Order: sequence, then structure tokens, then C-alpha cells
Amino acid sequence: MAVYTDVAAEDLAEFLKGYDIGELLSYKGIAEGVENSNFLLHTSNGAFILTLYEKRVAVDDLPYFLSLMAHLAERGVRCPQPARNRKGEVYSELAGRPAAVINFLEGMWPRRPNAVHCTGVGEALAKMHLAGRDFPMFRKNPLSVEGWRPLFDLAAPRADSVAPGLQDFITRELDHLEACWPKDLPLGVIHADLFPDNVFFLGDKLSGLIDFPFSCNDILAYDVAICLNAWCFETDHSFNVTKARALLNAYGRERQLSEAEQEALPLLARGSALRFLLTRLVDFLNVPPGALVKPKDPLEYVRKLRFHRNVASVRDYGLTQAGCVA
Ligand SMILES: Nc1ncnc2c1ncn2[C@@H]1O[C@H](COP(=O)(O)OP(=O)(O)O)[C@@H](O)[C@H]1O
Ligand SMILES: N[C@@H](CCOP(=O)(O)O)C(=O)O
Repeated sequence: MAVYTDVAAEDLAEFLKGYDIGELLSYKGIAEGVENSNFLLHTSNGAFILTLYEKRVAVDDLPYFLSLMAHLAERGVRCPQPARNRKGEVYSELAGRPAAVINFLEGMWPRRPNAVHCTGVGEALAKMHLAGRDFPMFRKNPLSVEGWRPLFDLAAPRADSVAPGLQDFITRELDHLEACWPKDLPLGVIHADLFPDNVFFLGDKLSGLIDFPFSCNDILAYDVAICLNAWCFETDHSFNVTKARALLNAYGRERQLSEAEQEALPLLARGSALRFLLTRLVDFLNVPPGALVKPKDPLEYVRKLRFHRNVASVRDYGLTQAGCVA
């Protein structure tokens, strides 16, 4: 459960008086997510999600992703919308944290994603990338290649307590990725955390995308690589090429990946694996006392990273050759 900050009922009731979303009937902490504190609210007007933004979200970045959700929704990408308080603000402060209320999105995230879900997410990701083209704001990705070494510095001395040799493994990988990270690929607005728990479905039909606090401007194909890692591995750690083909095919029908983007995919997937390995490692080593959170397994991403190191060509992801999908 991710609740780092508790909210007293009377403080919440006071906070909600600033909004026109009805009387508070009940609220409870949500047993999912690892980054922020989330609460499900029931008011006389319906259901809402209250988020208190924690460690990795800078208050100055809130306008970026709260405006992005509004921008995407206007262009047909389904995602929650922030409620405005009576002062017209989309966020304010509660329990000492920046806080926002967004509308509740119907649907469930897929516990066991299949190829149909992967088709849905590939299509939605490409549509999000296209809808983001005229988004006027800019946010550099703090968790792209320049951000990895400072993150590693926080974990390096204790990395081997998680797995022997981990410090050396990450050091070598980081050296390689910093030297080879692509510089000329198409850029745009990316979600940067489009994992299964951030994509809702009603039956097999995608009903919306949630959780935008990592959204930023970065390499578009990096977002595809994040999804390959998050959606296309099985619980036994094997890579499922059928799911990858479904995801890439669906993405390509909306936005064709260039030859250069396709060729870069294995490297981008290694980078994406390292990024999630590092944040998970830091979180695993630093669970705040009293927090209700189950840290995610960093070693899952060591295995994924090793897989991509052995990828010889994009054929391994279900693409026959640059520009063609098998
Ligand atoms: N708009 C929403 N509608 C319905 N449920 C939501 C919504 N936003 C978050 N949730 C629920 O809260 C959980 C955690 O949210 P998430 O944004 O992933 O957390 P975090 O902020 O820690 O990344 C989700 O898995 C989902 O169950
Ligand atoms: N997706 C990240 C963790 C952050 O995501 P959340 O949406 O579950 O809070 C990971 O898997 O490491």
C-alpha cells in the first residue's frame, strides 16, 4: 500500500470545502502504487482520487502533468481530469504535501496482461505521443540518462546487500549507456511509467491511462521501450515476443517507428531497465519507517536488462527488419 502521509478526517473535510465536489462521505488509503499517497474519496457527488505528492514530485512540476492530462483529454486520450478548487487552482496543500483531486476512472488494470491488452497499450501510447505534439509546456526528464548516476550514488554502497556483484553490474552498464545513449531520435511528450497498473480496461477495451507524475519531454521510442519491459515479460522472466509484436504493431499503425528508432530499441530498453532497476533499488533500501508500502523487486529489472544485452536485432522484439513488422 502506498500511503506515506496520513490525512486526518477533519483536515480532509476542511480541504474539500475549498472544492465544489460535494460532501465527504468516506475515504480510504489505496493499496496500490509506490510513489505517492493515494486515497479513494466518496462524496455526495461521486468518487474521486486524492493524491498527496511525495518524494519524486517537485511542486513546480505539478502544472506540467496536470495541464497535460487536460490537453490529452481534449484530444481524445482518456485520462483523469484534475478538479479545480474555488480559487481555480488544480492543486493546493494538505497535510504538508502538495495535493490534487482527480476524477475516478472506471476500469481495472490487467493483473495478467495478454496480447490484446498489449495491442491496446501500443495504440494508446502512440495516440498519446501524437496528441502531445502541440502541448506547449516543457519538462526535462529527471530520470533519463543524466539522472541515473546520481540515483546510483544513493544506492551503490549498499547495492551488494541486495545481490552480490550488483554494484559492479550497474557500474559497467551505466558506463556503457552514458557513452552510447542516442542523441538524434524524435522527441516529444512521454508518459514514462506506462506500466500495467497505470492502464485501465473495461473487459478487453482500454478505458484510460492514469498516473502522469513522471510525464516529461524525452525520446518517444524510450516510452515504447519502457512498455516493452513492463508489458512483454512473463512472471517466469521470459520475454513474450507475441506480446511485443502486438504492442509494436499497434503502436506502428498510429505512429510509424523510424528505422533509427527501431535500431535503437535494444539500447533504449536497456536504459529503461536500468532506470527502473535504480529507482526500485533506492526505494528498496530506503523504506520510510511507518510507511504503508510494498517496495517493488529491483532484481526483476536486472533480468530484463540482461535479456536486452543479448538482443542481436529488433527481430527479437517481433520486427522483421527496420520498417517492417512480422
Ligand atoms: N483516476 C483514478 N481512477 C481510479 N483509480 C485510480 C485513479 N488514480 C489512481 N487510482 C488507483 O490508485 C492506484 C495507485 O495510483 P498510482 O497513480 O499508480 O499511484 P502512484 O501515485 O503511487 O504512482 C492505482 O493502481 C488505482 O488503483
Ligand atoms: N512503475 C514503477 C513504480 C512507480 O509506479 P506506481 O505507478 O506503481 O507508483 C516500477 O514498477 O518500478
